[in-house]
Amino acid sequence: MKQKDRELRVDFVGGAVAHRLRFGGGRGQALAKAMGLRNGKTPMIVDATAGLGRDSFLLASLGAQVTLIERSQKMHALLAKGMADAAQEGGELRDIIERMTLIQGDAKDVLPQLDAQAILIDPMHPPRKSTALVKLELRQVRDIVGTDVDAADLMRVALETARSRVVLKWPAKADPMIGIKPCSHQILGKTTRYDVWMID
Ligand SMILES: C[S@@+](CC[C@H](N)C(=O)[O-])C[C@H]1O[C@@H](n2cnc3c(N)ncnc32)[C@H](O)[C@@H]1O
Repeated sequence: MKQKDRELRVDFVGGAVAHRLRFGGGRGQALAKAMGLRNGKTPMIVDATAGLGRDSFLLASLGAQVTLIERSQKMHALLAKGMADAAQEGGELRDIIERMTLIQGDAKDVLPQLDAQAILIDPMHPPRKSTALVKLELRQVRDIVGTDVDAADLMRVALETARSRVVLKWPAKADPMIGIKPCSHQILGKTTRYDVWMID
């Protein structure tokens, strides 16, 4: 089968996600730090842009309770299936999935009904110039959901509703999001940056 014909699926059992679970950097990795996971501190997290659920799965594997919101029916269905398959495996995988609660809807409407401590936002970014470099999986997700043109509106709702922090996952070299106040601090990775707003 040609690589481009491979169907998009959510797989928490094999592949990259399982590898990261076994060999990932624990609470020292950038996402965990950005979300405020520290020794003795595990905030209730809402992942407002669930997508393939990878970030949520990682956070849940570190002990966090995560509520995932996904507005695309197709992505939501893929994610629900991936979560059910992983739960079937039992053991550690089921424990992780049990910490994840999946909701279908637009996070702009759902967030005000939740009592989120920490909110993660990872919108689809505008396409990069060299599209050949963009991973197949990312292109497949983009074919389903397009670009999240309302990301700034979602950020505004998140900043109004989070109790302790909002984290925006963004390409490392991208400009700050237009119309949003400056963040409190940033955590920089090679290709990804986490802009963190602390709520006081
Ligand atoms: C870049 S992907 C997120 C990837 C995810 N962080 C992961 O680890 O797999 C963005 C996803 O957020 C969803 N999304 C964007 N805006 C949303 C909103 N306002 N409410 C709910 N889902 C949203 C899109 O449909 C898409 O599936």
